[in-house]
Amino acid sequence: MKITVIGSGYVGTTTAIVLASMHHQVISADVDRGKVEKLRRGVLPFVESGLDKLLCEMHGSGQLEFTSNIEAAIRDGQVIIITVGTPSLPDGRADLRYLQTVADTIAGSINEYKVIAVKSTVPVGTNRWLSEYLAEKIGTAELFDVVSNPEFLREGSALYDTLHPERTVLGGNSSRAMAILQEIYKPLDSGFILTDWETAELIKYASNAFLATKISFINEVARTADQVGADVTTVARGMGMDTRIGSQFLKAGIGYGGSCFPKDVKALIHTAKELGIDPKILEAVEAVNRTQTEYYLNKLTDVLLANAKKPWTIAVLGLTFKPDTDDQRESPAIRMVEQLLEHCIEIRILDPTIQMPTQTPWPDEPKIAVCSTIEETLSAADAAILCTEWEQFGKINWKETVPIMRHPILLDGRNYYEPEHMKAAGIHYIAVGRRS
Ligand SMILES: NC(=O)C1=CN([C@@H]2O[C@H](COP(=O)(O)OP(=O)(O)OC[C@H]3O[C@@H](n4cnc5c(N)ncnc54)[C@H](O)[C@@H]3O)[C@@H](O)[C@H]2O)C=CC1
Ligand SMILES: O=C(O)[C@H]1O[C@H](OP(=O)(O)OP(=O)(O)OC[C@H]2O[C@@H](n3ccc(=O)[nH]c3=O)[C@H](O)[C@@H]2O)[C@H](O)[C@@H](O)[C@@H]1O
Repeated sequence: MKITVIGSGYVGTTTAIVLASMHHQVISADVDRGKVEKLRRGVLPFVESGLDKLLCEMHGSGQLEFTSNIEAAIRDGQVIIITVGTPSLPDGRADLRYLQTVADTIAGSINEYKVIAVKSTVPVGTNRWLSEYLAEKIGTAELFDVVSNPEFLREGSALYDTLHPERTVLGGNSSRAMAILQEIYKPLDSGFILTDWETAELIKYASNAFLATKISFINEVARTADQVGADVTTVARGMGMDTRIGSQFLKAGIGYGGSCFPKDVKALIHTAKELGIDPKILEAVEAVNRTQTEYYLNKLTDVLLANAKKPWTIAVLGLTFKPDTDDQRESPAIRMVEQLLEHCIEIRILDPTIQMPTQTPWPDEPKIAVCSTIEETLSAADAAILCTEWEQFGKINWKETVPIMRHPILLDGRNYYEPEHMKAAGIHYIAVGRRS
């Protein structure tokens, strides 16, 4: 099958590489020429373990092509998979401008029947709109079928998730198009949910919103645990052993980030409100997440005010929104740094994906320093904050850091360490919902 994937970001590149490895003829098309050039050289434009190796294997196989000629790519593909971004607008709505551009390009280039699969996360009603819009612009609905095909991969395990999906959702009104997509995805051996556009779109938003709800729920429990001296990690374990609850997404911390949970919760709130529904739960999920960073930062500043003279030097361990990715979008670590800047003389950042200030949101901020070793980062620091649980931070010998730091204070924003080990190491340890 000849497949064109529009958008070579996290989702598009992963999809294109995996489909090529399944012996399809794949064109990955993106307007960003820099990205296309990198991919042509066999270099991933982002960090994603395992995918880089598969890209190299596919490179030169003749199965996978990268281009910035979107029109030609559309004409060549029998199946067009759209994976362009759908970021938040200031009012929380999903910004559909990239999808609109792709729709116009398809309308201007279509030459024969195509299945158009929308993998981008789009609000309820968008696939129906796309189908009607294309029919009007092209002058016929015979040349295409639109299928909602939401994506559920996680960054950091994108390849594994794509090869082992827990479900494949296809929503639409054409059994012909759905059958073509089912045939393509059949080797992945997941259960299929075949449904209409609106249900497929809502499955995606409801899934992300539910996972975000679990996180905000446990984060609110963590605040209670703090007050009563309970241990939220044991509470989560005790809850998670009940299979009706499940143990995943119950890790308390400084809040969820990333390019999806924050924007998708906001977009679903917006959709509900437009429909006259009061999205009480979703608004609470957002509010807990918004205040979680500040809540634990306040705990740290209370300890700092009692122990260290301002302005402080703070070490920030991890800037990405989670480990094993270089994605900083909506990272709670960034919110932490923004809130700390006015109180600090220096903020030192250590993250395995960052080598220079231009890779941070503060390329010209003299107070921001990018470090390359743990010693350099912690030297004479008034406190450290662990924002991202990168594996190498698990190997830090905290006992050895005590004489290096000006004040051996650590806010563990991911409950990555054991309180008793930290106490034994001589660290003033602040965790999320754990006695310390
Ligand atoms: N990142 C993730 O883990 C997941 C993302 N999603 C959803 O998938 C969509 C894409 O997300 P990402 O891959 O993270 O986005 P991204 O921002 O990494 O990539 C989007 C790509 O689309 C390209 N693009 C924009 N307009 C274009 C056009 N007219 N023609 C061709 N290319 C164009 C951009 O240059 C960019 O490279 C979003 O709707 C997101 O919510 C869904 C599941 C997982
Ligand atoms: O739509 C999307 O883009 C994707 O969003 C998430 O994937 P992702 O954002 O890559 O990462 P997650 O592993 O879900 O983590 C999101 C955030 O929640 C935080 N988190 C996660 C789990 C947890 O227990 N506690 C917690 O604070 C993480 O630190 C991170 O900041 C979903 O897990 C994917 O299924 C979905 O496809």
